[in-house]
Amino acid sequence: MTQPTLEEVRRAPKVVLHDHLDGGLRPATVVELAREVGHQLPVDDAESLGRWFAEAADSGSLERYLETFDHTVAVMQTHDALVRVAREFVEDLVADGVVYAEVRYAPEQHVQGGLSLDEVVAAVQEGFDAGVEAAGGRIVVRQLLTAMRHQARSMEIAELAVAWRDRGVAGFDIAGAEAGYPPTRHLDAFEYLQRENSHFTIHAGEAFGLPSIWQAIQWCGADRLGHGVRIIDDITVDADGQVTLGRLAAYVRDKRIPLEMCPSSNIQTGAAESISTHPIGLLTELRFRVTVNTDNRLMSGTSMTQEMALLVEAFGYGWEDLRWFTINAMKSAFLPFDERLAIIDEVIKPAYAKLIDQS
Ligand SMILES: O=c1[nH]cnc2c1ncn2[C@H]1C[C@H](O)[C@@H](CO)O1
Ligand SMILES: [Zn+2]
Repeated sequence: MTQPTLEEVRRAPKVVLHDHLDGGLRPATVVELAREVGHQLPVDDAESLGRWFAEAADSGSLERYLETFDHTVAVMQTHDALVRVAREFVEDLVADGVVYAEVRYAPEQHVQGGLSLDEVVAAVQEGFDAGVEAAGGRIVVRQLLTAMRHQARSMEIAELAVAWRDRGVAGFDIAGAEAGYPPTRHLDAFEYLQRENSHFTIHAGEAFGLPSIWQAIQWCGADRLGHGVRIIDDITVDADGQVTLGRLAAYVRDKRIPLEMCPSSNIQTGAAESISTHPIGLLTELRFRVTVNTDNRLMSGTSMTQEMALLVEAFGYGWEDLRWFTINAMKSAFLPFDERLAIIDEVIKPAYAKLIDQS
């Protein structure tokens, strides 16, 4: 049984549930758009800018990591810029072999040029539709609308997500600095979404630990956890390898609560030390509902192919493992059950069966 190579992983169907629109622009596009609107970038050519993002984001702190988004958000303030960024985003996902994607961003951060929240969502949808059409249906893409946890617009954004639920928006999220901004600050928005039978995920357990995860699940009712990596703090492994789950970790595993894990991003923000020591290894062994994601392809200089390949290298994963991550993700998508099943049965399983057969 040979290990999957980078090129083989690129061709395999992949699913991404946690990928930020404003964290996945092409460096060349940032340079062009910045020139158009007169935004000053730290460096002017695309290649150096790509390196600048990766280096600046590699700060060991979520707060400093987030500062790099000033330069992407600044160039995403007009209808045309949002359409372009959204279309290119889909093109890049298709080239990466992604067959289903949930792409998130915070509409409230894109109104500085005078667009309304509704116009922001419409522009992003226009770009996604163009990208999907150009790909000839090789990918399905949905929006997740994020509210910034340090701001106070979550109810408005939750209402926006419900208003757009049948036009390309599959759910809601909160993001931004975690420490000091617990999910319960936005409880009214989460309770509203539950009453509306809507779906949401919460960034939790990344820069802050178990209390954040506990609140996200037990107070707010999150369907999934963005990162959730600190759930490892509720798991003990003793000297003879005996594993004990605390009550919260057991609950997360028993209820099959999906973990949107983003290995490279976690290393940059200091949530994990290295790929080979990343909790994803143990959580996978323990059969938590683990999914693999990119978080921010620009800031981490990564792709779904690369995240998978890094895990193959660090943990010796084979096709069965990559198929498991991919089916886990598809099962956890905020898409109707029949549509999830169709992608699993008609796209993912046949492709991995072939790959497993050939290896
Ligand atoms: O990993 C993250 N944790 C918390 N917030 C994040 C992360 N990645 C991106 N963000 C923020 C910065 C973006 O401007 C915002 C919306 O996509 O979400
Ligand atoms: Zn994120």
